[in-house]
Amino acid sequence: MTFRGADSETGTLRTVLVHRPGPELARLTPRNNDQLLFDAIPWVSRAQEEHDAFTEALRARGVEVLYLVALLTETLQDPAARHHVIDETTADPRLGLGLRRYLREALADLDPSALATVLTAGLRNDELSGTSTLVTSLLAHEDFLIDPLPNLLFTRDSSFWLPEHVAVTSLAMPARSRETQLTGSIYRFHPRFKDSTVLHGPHREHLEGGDVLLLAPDVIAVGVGERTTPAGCERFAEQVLRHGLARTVLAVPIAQDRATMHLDTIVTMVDVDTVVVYPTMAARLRAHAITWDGEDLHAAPARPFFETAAEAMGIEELHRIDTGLDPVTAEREQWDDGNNTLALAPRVTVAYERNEQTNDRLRDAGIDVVTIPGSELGSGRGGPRCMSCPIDRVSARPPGATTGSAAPTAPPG
Ligand SMILES: NC(=[NH2+])NCCC[C@H](N)C(=O)O
Repeated sequence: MTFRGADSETGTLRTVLVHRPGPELARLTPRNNDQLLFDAIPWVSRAQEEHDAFTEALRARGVEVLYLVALLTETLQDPAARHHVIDETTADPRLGLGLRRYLREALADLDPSALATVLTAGLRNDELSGTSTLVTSLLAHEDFLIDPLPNLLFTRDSSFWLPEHVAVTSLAMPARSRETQLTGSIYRFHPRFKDSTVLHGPHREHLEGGDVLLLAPDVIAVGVGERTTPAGCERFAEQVLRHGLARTVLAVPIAQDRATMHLDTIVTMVDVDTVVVYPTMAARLRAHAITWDGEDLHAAPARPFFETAAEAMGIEELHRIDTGLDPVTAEREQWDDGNNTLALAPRVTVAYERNEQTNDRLRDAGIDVVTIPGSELGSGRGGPRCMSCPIDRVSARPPGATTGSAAPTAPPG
């Protein structure tokens, strides 16, 4: 079975992939949290409660919620998948030969659920029993032999869907690079996904789902900054334009900063023609429109983002609702993912409850805001959009959009 995927940010959401935070969050300490990309040490059980409130809100609106660990455990029932994942996990050069040999066998003996736990929560040196190698004796007790993946919570980044295609990404930060071993294996081996057409891939130029906004069925914006490189954007643009999955890709340079690590920390869509955006950045956002002539990519010089986007989408105006009321509130609420909303349908969106001013503004503009708690979840710097990977959305196009000239397409390359 193949999934419909998504051709917009706001079409009615039918199926979503999430990750309920688990033991991997309990690995965070004040000494490793920076490297593991968390700004605080989350209270794990409260983070789980908050996540359950999030998924309840989704289910209450008819969304099918798929859990990454459940899919991974099912995937690991297939011996070929187990072999593949164990091979990739133990390829880490830090392990050395002896430990690698030992771990390959020890992991192969675990049942699918225990293996999924090690793959997500990692393995500390002092948790290893049954062997001692030169490497294990030289490493500190608390060193990880298999790194934990606390950022799996942000399922948006390690894979994302386009119409009938899924992109497995290539994550820029070392703390996250192993995530795509898991998502890649799910899409490759899980019976529900194994016929999916996969784009990009973990060993390619850096590209993260948080940077990719499906502005309209044939227009995709890609943030280029801390996580997605110019080269990642180029390969992705070529793939989607060639496959006819877009007519225009907009490359949008963003500051290489933690506060703006992905495009979706600055701007997300709440309706087919409306975004919520961080005003401090909005005026400065620019975009290069990239098109394909059947042989080559063409990138136009940078122009103001809002104008370029509206033109590519074939609408008069891309409407904007600003974060916060004043610059200080806007900066606080942007930091707390006030811009990082997940649309469940046009004009219905999920947001963290703490961003009161931004949520009021959205409501004033007629958006139905479904609020969820996020005090613990937010310590990883990600909101409802980052925590969701839409797998199936009803198609949605802005009213009155003109579709412009069709792009020439070529077979997958
Ligand atoms: N799409 C997003 N904005 N994702 C947020 C990811 C947050 C995560 N701690 C990281 O630094 O990678």
